[in-house]
Amino acid sequence: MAREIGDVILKMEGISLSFGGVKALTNISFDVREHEIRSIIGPNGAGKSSMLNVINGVYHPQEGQVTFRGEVRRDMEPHKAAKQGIARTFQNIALFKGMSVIDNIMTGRNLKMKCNVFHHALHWGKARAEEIEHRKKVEEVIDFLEIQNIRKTPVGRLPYGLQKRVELGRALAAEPSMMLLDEPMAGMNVEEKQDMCRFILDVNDQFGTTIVLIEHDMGVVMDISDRVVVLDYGKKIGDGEPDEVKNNPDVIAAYLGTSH
Ligand SMILES: Nc1ncnc2c1ncn2[C@@H]1O[C@H](COP(=O)(O)OP(=O)(O)OP(=O)(O)O)[C@@H](O)[C@H]1O
Repeated sequence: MAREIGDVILKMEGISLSFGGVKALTNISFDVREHEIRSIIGPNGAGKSSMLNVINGVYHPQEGQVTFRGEVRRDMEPHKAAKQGIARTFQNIALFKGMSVIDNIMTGRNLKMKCNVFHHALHWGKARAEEIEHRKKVEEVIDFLEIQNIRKTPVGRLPYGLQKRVELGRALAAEPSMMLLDEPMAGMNVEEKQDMCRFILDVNDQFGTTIVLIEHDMGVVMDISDRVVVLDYGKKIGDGEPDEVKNNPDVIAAYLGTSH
């Protein structure tokens, strides 16, 4: 399928966020188009994770406006963002370590489950049909991520790279229209990084999922992103296509002397 970048679906305007005296974000504006891979980069403490947390309603900025699919979002909370089709992975893996891969990925279906325990008691057939449908979707995700051989393994026993892949699976199970990925390749070796890159590109290409990505590995970012926004000390210092950003003197200066 030829992936076609669509209209702007997420607009961040004049976002400022402080924690007491610490200004995490200062007057930041950027947008995200449907189906694109949009990366947020910047040195440590630049405000990248804070920005993802504003997008999915974990943090509420003191100033600025967030518009998603044409609607200004007020009082956003993470569960509301999830209901609107925004899924998220975390910098530190947030999985149930004692649970199997398949059960962890199943938790990604929670929002889609209509039948609760009372439904189960009263409408056994309906609940059963729903369960089968959820299981089917989870199996599709497992096939897609090529993790059939570890489906029953407790997540805590898996190597780090695979745990990250399972976390991506849990986000995918929610069938999101937008995924926020916080350093999905951190701590991975070269081969694991290549795999993760391929999966991100495939998700984007095959499901049309819009991806907002935080990543420290410059090579990866420049390779897979359609557009990149650069933060430094909570301020935006660059925004554009990879080539444009790479040649931006402010970006070069911010990265000189840093390891990423
Ligand atoms: N919950 C919080 N309470 C207080 N300060 C915070 C909080 N979250 C972030 N900050 C501060 O906001 C600034 C930006 O942090 P943030 O984690 O967003 O940066 P980052 O670019 O994601 O960094 P890294 O690359 O190290 O993950 C930092 O100075 C950080 O200490």
